[in-house]
Amino acid sequence: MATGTGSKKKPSPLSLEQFISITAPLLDLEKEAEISSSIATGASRNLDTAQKRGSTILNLKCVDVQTGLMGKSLIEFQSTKGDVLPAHKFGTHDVVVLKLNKADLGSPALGQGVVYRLKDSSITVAFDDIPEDGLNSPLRLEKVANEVTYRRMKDALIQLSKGVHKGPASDLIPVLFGERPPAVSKKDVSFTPFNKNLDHSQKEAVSKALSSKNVFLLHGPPGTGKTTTVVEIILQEVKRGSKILACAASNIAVDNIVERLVPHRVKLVRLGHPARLLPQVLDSALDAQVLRGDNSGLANDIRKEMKALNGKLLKTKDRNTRKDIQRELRTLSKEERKRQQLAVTDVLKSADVILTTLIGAFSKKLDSTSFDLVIIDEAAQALEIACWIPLLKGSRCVLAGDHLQLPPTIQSVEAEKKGLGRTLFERLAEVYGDEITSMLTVQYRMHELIMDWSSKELYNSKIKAHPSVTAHMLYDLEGVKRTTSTEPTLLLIDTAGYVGLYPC
Ligand SMILES: Nc1ncnc2c1ncn2[C@@H]1O[C@H](COP(=O)(O)OP(=O)(O)OP(=O)(O)O)[C@@H](O)[C@H]1O
Repeated sequence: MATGTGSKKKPSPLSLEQFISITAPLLDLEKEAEISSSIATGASRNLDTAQKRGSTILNLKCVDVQTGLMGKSLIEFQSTKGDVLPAHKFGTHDVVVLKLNKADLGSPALGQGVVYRLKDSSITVAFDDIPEDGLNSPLRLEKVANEVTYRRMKDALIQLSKGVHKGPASDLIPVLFGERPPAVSKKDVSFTPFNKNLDHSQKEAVSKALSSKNVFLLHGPPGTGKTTTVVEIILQEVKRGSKILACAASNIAVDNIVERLVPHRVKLVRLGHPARLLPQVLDSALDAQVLRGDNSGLANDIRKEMKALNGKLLKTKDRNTRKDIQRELRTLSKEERKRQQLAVTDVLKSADVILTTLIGAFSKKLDSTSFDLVIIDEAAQALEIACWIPLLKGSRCVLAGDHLQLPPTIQSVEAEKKGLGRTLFERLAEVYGDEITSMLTVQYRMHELIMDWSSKELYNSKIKAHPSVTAHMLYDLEGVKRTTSTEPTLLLIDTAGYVGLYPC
């Protein structure tokens, strides 16, 4: 077996119709599981129960309001008792609603935002606007089910089921559903690497990616430089003049690519809520670039003009003058919207690489943009239907991942059993194997002994440790002493018969 992907008997490919009919009900199951872990369910119709379940934090007070993250309002909350927050299941990037502490469960929210920062004793939420009232009263935050994600995946499924014969992905879809074989360029593709340190397997993978006409799988076992290789593929494609959509399931993986591209001065733009981006990539965010654009400056001037006119309107009693001002305000408001949209279009048009999460690729802002190449990192940890959101926008794709590591997390046990967690990467690796796949074979992270087990068990002993890590030890790190606990390379602890810390 060459790559851990190629030797099994090839299964018959899944058809588009089968994929749609299997996925639609499983997505519903997954959505139900997500909603039932949030507040609005029978099990937690009581606020104290909701707090115990971790989906609500009661008795909060607002302790700080700041403007940041390109105009968002960052509001910090602490417990009214001033101590650590109760145990909860809130995480950064979660969508939350703010309510008065005593308000009924179904009552309207004062505002909805995204968790920006979490500490033991405080939680900071980014709101689009400062909630108008209630900030001086005791408050609570509720975690809300992220239904948008499911709606977007469902919409992608609908898009896939109709009208796929015309869109940018019309030639890609038949290949990914086994109706047409994958094609590669007949000419050998040679390239001069931007990264002079690429090893032989990374170079081979880049070359194969550049030759692929519709799909390429970059199989990257742990620490073998999958993202390093993805970045090189992007740089080579930009050099060729391609417009690229680069995605991953998680924000952090997308930011990781942005960070590695920035030093190469690639024209790129990162789409996403500023509260979900790493501070070091904020400068590449769409909002930041829009603010710097000429059209945005014009829109700003128009807003100032509108403010002055609104002031005049308040003071004017004469009916005709009021009508004139209102007419002028309508015209200005239209112009302001147009300028804002143009500002966004300018940035997106001039970018060679647009980066966002899989779900973020659903953005209306990308509606009229198609891409020469869609690259998905961490593709073996993403639901197939989530991958289709960006894939529908391009004619070629590169999927990077490792289907031999953990699959995507599925909340619904039933949906998982019925195959929602089966990834596009795994499916294509089984159908096409080596024909479209390259495996990276040098790892840069682990001591050889740690690597050996997984290399033998999963990767047909193909992985080699780079000399820089083959024998590196914990105590080689600065400030780490050589002791009985830092000396062993690999320590196996038998936990059989133990529950928690104690024998059972
Ligand atoms: N050719 C190379 N020469 C030297 N170091 C490299 C090379 N390729 C990758 N590395 C280093 O190996 C580490 C892992 O690289 P990278 O993050 O690209 O791998 P990955 O496969 O995406 O990682 P993960 O296992 O987290 O998915 C990084 O520190 C990177 O700088």
